[in-house]
Amino acid sequence: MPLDLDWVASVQANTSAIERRAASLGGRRTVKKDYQAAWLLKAVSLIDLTTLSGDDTPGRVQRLCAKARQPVSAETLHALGMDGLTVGAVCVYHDMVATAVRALEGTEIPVAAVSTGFPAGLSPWHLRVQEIRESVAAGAREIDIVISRRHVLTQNWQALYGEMREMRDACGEAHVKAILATGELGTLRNVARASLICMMAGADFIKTSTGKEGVNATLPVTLTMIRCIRDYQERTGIKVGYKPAGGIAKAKDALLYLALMKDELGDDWLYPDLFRFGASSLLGDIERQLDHHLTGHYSAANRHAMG
Ligand SMILES: O=C[C@H](O)COP(=O)(O)O
Repeated sequence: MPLDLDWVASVQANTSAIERRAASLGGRRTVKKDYQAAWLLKAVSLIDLTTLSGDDTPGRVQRLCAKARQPVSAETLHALGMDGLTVGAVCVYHDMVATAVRALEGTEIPVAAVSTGFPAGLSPWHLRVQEIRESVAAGAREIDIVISRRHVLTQNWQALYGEMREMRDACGEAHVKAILATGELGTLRNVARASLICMMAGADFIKTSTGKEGVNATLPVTLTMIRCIRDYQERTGIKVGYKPAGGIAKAKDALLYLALMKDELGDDWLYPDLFRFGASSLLGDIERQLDHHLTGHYSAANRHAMG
């Protein structure tokens, strides 16, 4: 849709109310026993299994893709009465896209590429756009772009909208997730306004963080962003997805996020087309909890290597 600056100007975020509500969530009762196992399996299906390290190698990415194909052992799945579970996507740097695409051949698991000069997004503009095109050409079906934080910090909404539109166009058929890097945006109101502008410019998902900021996904930021998604749907009829990313490493955190999505946005946001976890180590903790559910014992974390 066109940039609606009146709507942007009217956006508010009541920080103390949001923080109060977020603080009340941690103490909530959570699902137990078989219900918990079922929710954890759902969480697995929503993970963008991620490796974004300077020392990534084709071997690590291939191992990660093997994990993506079979995220939970066949024995565990069988014992829980399930089969055929995969993660939502594999998320890598551009240079690893071709390796990941090859390693996932024969599956429906998409490869997501962090393009546009991730994580700072400060490389020359034409190179950022070109990187998107090259990632798509290499087989990425999802592109995680980073916005220019300076456009938010200087309130240059037209520039933010313009860059998001151009990146959206460069993605073609690929889905685009807009990473806001919320830990660098200063205020929750800025988070809300950046969320809205990215949605107006065609983002399929809004995503909190690169995982490289000092503060990554948090509950106050999540409440702010998913309420923007709700407002956007109410005003336009368009459902935009949400991806919290960075620092989500524990099964209990995943359950909290899922409960929040269900409460605030409803069941549609519990499927991979509208919700993902960006996480490099969450899967290992979920496996340990599932093992515990079945055997009463926790396995060592090193039995659940990711890549
Ligand atoms: O988008 C994904 C994040 O980079 C993953 O962050 P994490 O390593 O803290 O799970």
